Amino acid sequence: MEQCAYIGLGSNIGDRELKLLMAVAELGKLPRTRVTAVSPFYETEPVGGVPQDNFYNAVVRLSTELAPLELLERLKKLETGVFHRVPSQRWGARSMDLDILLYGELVLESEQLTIPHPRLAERRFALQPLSDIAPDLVHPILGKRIVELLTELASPEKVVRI
Ligand SMILES: Nc1nc2c(c(=O)[nH]1)N=C(CO)CN2
Repeated sequence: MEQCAYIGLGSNIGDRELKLLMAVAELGKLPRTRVTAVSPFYETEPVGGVPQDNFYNAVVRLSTELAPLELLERLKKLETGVFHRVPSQRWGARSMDLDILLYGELVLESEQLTIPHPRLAERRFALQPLSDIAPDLVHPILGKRIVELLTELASPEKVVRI
């Protein structure tokens, strides 16, 4: 069955805009998967306390028949195979980060994967692009719309649409 999944994209190494564009193209090549929406791109201040360059962030909506763990494996393969991501510090710089933010209404907590993404509601760099393409989507645990979560967000981190 086709499910609607939202993927968070982030890069702060190299040509960040080109990398986001490439990531959208690669997501569109995944088997049994279509890209059905792409958010605007944002330049965002790094979150997490590690001094590093600003990120570019975006969110892509997929319609996919891949199961959550299959999708996760595919995203990891893209991170390492296409974007040469290397293991790095937690919160540190990365060539490309591809995170499953939401997968239908699914709530999942396993060793490999937690859905919804556990820090989604705290991250302006994810909520802002998500609310551009899915403002009325309801967070399956918090029971609030994405646009409400964004409005309630206290963190001052700067995100600038490019
Ligand atoms: N603005 C921003 N900050 C981050 C990001 C990111 O994608 N955007 N990703 C991180 C590693 O998960 C750590 N900090």
